[in-house]
Formats: sequence, C-alpha cells, structure tokens
Amino acid sequence: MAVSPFLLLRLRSHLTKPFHLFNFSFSTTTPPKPPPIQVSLTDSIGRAVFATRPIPTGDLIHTAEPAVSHPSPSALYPVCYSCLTRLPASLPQRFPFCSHHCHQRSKEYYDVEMKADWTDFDNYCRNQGLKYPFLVKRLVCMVISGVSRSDSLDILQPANLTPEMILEMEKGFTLLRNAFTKTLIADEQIAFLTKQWYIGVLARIRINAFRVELAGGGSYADLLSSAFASVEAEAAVGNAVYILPSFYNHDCDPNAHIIWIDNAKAKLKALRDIDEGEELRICYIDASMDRDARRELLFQGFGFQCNCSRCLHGD
Ligand SMILES: C[S@@+](CC[C@H](N)C(=O)[O-])C[C@H]1O[C@@H](n2cnc3c(N)ncnc32)[C@H](O)[C@@H]1O
Repeated sequence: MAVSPFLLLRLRSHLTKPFHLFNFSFSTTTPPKPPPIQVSLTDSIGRAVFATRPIPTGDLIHTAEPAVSHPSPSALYPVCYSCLTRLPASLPQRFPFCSHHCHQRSKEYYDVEMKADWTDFDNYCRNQGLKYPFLVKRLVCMVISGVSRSDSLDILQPANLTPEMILEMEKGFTLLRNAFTKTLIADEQIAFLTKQWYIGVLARIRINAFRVELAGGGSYADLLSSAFASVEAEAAVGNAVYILPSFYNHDCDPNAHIIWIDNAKAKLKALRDIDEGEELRICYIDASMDRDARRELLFQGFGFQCNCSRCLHGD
C-alpha cells in the first residue's frame, strides 16, 4: 500500500510550500514540512490519498499550483491570464496579467499563444460550449515554450472515451494543429502535437479538471452585478488541472474539500477530524442532489459507479 518513491518524487515537484500554523519566523534553512498525506494504490479504485497523521477539522492539508489552467471563456469579469485572479479595473485593457510576477512567469507561453490566429479554434469551442480544449491549447503553448513537458499529465487517470467523443476531439485537434502550422513555429517544436497526444490529454483533463471558483475575490457589488449578468456568464473564473489533488477520490459525504481564495492556487482543507490512515476524499459534484441524480452525474461525467457509504446505504 505504500506510495512508490517514483510517484513521490514526481508529486514533490507539484507541491507548493506547506502551510505553517503559526507565523513565527524560522531560519531560512528549515526544510519545509511534508504534507500529512500519502498516495497509495487501492484494490478497487486505483490510487487514493491517505492521512499519515490525525488532521483536525479546518486544517489546511496542503496547497497545489495548477499544472495547467485557463480563464473561463464566459467568466463574469476579466481575470489574469496566468493565476486567474481578478484583474484590477485600473489596468490597461489589453494587458491580461495582474502583476509583473505573473507576466514574467507566463510570458514565454503567452508569446507563443500570441503568434497564432485562434479565431477558428476559439469560435469552434465557444459554439460547441467546450472549455477543456482551451486547457490543451494552453498546455501546447507551455510545451512549445519549454515551461512544461508534453508528458506532464500522463500520470493522471484518463477517461474512457466513446467514438462520438473521439470524433468531436478530432475536429478540435485539426483546428488547433492548423493554428500552429500557420505560424513560424518550427515543425520539430510541435512534433509532439499528434492526434493521439491531443486525445490522450483531453481524456485526462475530462476526469481531472477542476472548475475554479474564487471564494475571496468577490464583493457585494459583484454579487449584485452577477445577478443581472447574462445567463451565458458563469461564476467560475476558469478551469485548472492539478496533479496531487487529482488523486483524491470522490465521496458524497466528503471529509476534505478544495477551495480557491484569490487565484488558481488550490487549498485542500479538512472538513472534519480525520484519523491517521483514513482515506481523504473530496466531493466532485453538488452533494445536495438526491442519490439517483448524483449517481447519474458521476457516471456521465466521470464514468464511475460511486462506492461511497452514502450511496451504498441508499441515502
Ligand atoms: C480524479 S480520479 C481519482 C484518482 C484515481 N483513483 C486515480 O487512480 O487516479 C477519479 C477516478 O477515481 C475513481 N473514483 C473516484 N471516486 C470514486 C468513488 N467514489 N467510487 C468509485 N470510483 C471512484 C474513478 O475511477 C474515477 O474516474
């Protein structure tokens, strides 16, 4: 049941600094404490996250930076291209970053994206109501610019795809590939961008993407204006894929949850006291729905029959 050292190594690079309970200043050489969890293989549902010590209610278990993120095409307000934080109204409209830091850390792949004409791809996605291909487009730009690897999402579980889903993905792939081939980007740089790669990435995004909704970014005025906003707009500021949070299984009565305060940096928090060795689970859907609706949504959206105790007990 122990997590493999290989997996741990890969996970470590996706973890951000652990949360410190007290604001004491330690020597800068203090090594960061590892989060109180481990990922292990289960007999029935693949990998899962387990507590390595008791975790009290409300504790921050760990944080995670996205492996890839993208603003929602129909967000209620403009957000940072890089971290999805709300853009201050005072910024020049054509500058899509919230800060110099965000500009610096994403300028390589932003420049790649700006080299191509996205009209056909973006229109296709918008008309079909597709949001995940935007994440693939972003990942392609990150790979071309060298800030990400083409196999960076391979560790995640892929969805089982129907022939109809594959057909739809092929159309998106053609438009994405065309957008790049019309630029001066060298063929070798986009050699990884095959139909098989595109479909494999989308199959992983389909199961593992999170809808990022900021808890701390809104105000009363935002709530009022969103109440009057077009029904097309959505509360989510974007979508993002994370590595470690993707190993959390689902429960209709979860003991952990994932939240976002001001940006796409995810915070995993304990919803109740968790025992050492207990599996940590989050809820993928709206848990207030009735059992049949929940099970239907989990099956259609994620392709599994939920084995949580609420479902098993008919609740
Ligand atoms: C986001 S992944 C979670 C991590 C996954 N177990 C892995 O090994 O990568 C979601 C997948 O985990 C499995 N899973 C998660 N929660 C489950 C549940 N409550 N019942 C059955 N399978 C579940 C399903 O195969 C689902 O498609």
